[in-house]
Amino acid sequence: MAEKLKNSKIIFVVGGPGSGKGTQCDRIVKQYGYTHLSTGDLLRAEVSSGSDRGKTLSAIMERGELVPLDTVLDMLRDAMVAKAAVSKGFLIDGYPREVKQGEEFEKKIGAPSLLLYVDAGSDTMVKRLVKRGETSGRADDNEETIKKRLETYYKATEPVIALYEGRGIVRKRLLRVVIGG
Ligand SMILES: Nc1nc2c(ncn2[C@@H]2O[C@H](COP(=O)(O)OP(=O)(O)OP(=O)(O)O)[C@@H](O)[C@H]2O)c(=O)[nH]1
Ligand SMILES: O=c1ccn([C@@H]2O[C@H](COP(=O)(O)OP(=O)(O)O)[C@@H](O)[C@H]2O)c(=O)[nH]1
Ligand SMILES: [Mg+2]
Repeated sequence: MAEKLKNSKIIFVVGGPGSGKGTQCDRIVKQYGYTHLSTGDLLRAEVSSGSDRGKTLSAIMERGELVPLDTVLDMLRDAMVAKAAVSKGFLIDGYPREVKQGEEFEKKIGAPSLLLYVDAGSDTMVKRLVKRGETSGRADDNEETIKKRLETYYKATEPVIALYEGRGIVRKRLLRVVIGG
């Protein structure tokens, strides 16, 4: 199955909760026409389907923890295969969340050519998410879960950036255009 993805260009987009990953991806899609896949959105679609698997996922997400990496990898691979024939490249938003996830992805799918690091301070991220929570309807946009998501990010996800920095493929996307807290 991953055969179809052999020649795909892959860009990982990593950053804390509310750092602006989705916003930056939308801009890149407009400019370069890449295929945007948000792992958080894929998981939320499974939750909305009302499946048993979705129920288990939603409990983990509401605690701000990470779901089992195989679950995300399977969903991501299916979504990528479905677009492989028409895609100019994949922007994978919110992935990998932990070093092991990146390693598994590379074994099963392929290596990224770039990791886009979207950076924002924790106070800014919290403020944005609390504000977004007024209208997003996301069960995890509340202060308690936001705190846990930040903890998970600093503990599990930040080491991912160091790993790919060692390979020289990290680019930092500064928030130049939409300015402010
Ligand atoms: N002021 C300001 N707000 C921004 C910027 N980028 C994103 N936001 C806002 O911050 C909030 C979070 O942005 P998203 O793009 O959803 O962030 P994300 O990293 O995808 O967040 P998660 O889905 O929680 O991972 C949204 O309400 C955006 O409108 C920015 O550069 N400046
Ligand atoms: O590879 C992934 C991607 C997402 N999540 C879960 O999905 C939630 C929402 O992810 P998203 O990227 O939408 O938002 P963020 O946590 O970056 O604010 C996270 O808190 C995790 O519980 C996960 O476990 N593994
Ligand atoms: Mg997002």
